[in-house]
Amino acid sequence: MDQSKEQRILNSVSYNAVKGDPESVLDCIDNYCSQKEWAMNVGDEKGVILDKVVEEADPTIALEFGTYVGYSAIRIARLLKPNARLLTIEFNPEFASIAREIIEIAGLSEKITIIEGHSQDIIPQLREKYQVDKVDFVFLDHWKERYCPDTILLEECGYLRKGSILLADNIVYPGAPDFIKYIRSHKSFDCTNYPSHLEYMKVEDAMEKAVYMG
Ligand SMILES: O=C(NC/C=C/[C@H]1O[C@@H](n2ccc(=O)cc2)[C@H](O)[C@@H]1O)c1cc([N+](=O)[O-])cc(O)c1O
Ligand SMILES: [Mg+2]
Repeated sequence: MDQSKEQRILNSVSYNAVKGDPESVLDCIDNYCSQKEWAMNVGDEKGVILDKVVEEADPTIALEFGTYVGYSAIRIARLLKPNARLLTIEFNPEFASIAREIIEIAGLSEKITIIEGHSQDIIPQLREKYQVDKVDFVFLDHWKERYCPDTILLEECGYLRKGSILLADNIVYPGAPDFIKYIRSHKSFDCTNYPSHLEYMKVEDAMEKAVYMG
C-alpha cells in the first residue's frame, strides 16, 4: 500500500532536517508543504503569531488540541522554559505515531507529551492522569466544531486561571463561527483577532486570542 502524505512528510524531515534542531524541522515541513504537498500545519506565517502569543504567555503548562504531524507542538515547545511542558491531544493513531517521530527528530520529546484520544474524553482526565492543575496556554487547532465545547469543558473542569491564554487557528478558514460567537460574548474572555493567511496559500485566515479574566 502506498504511503500517506503524513508519512511522506516524515520521510522528508528524516532525510533533510538536522537532528536536534527544531528550526530545521519546521523549515523542512514548511518547504515540503509549500512546494510538494499542502498539509494543514499552522505554517510559517501564522506560526509567527503563535510564537508571539506563546512568548507572551510564557506557559509552564501548555495544552494543544490537534497534534497532526507535530509542527505546532514543535513551534510551541521550542519556546518553553526548562521545566515547562506541552500536552498535545491527537485522535488519529497514525498521525500520533508520525508526530512522535518528528518530535524526536526535533529533540523535543522530553518537553512534549502526546495524548491519544478525543479531546472531550481527555480533558476531564488531565488533573488525575497528567497532574495538571491549571493550563497557562491552550492552542486550538483540531476539529473546528470542537473549539467551543472544549473551551466550555476546560472552564467547567476548572483548568483556566486569571490570565490563561487561548489561541485558536482557522477563525476565517475553515472557520469556527460558534466558537467566535461564544468567546466574544463571554464576559470572562478578552479577545483579540489576528488577521493572516491560510498556511502556504493566498487565502485569508485569522487567529483569535482569548485571555481568561477569571
Ligand atoms: O480541518 C482542519 N483541522 C482539523 C485538525 C484535526 C486534527 O486534530 C485531531 N484531533 C485531535 C483530537 C480530537 O478530539 C479531534 C481531532 C485530528 O486527528 C487531526 O489530526 C484544518 C483545515 C484547514 N483547511 O484549509 O481545510 C486548515 C487548517 O489549518 C486546519 O486546522
Ligand atoms: Mg489549523
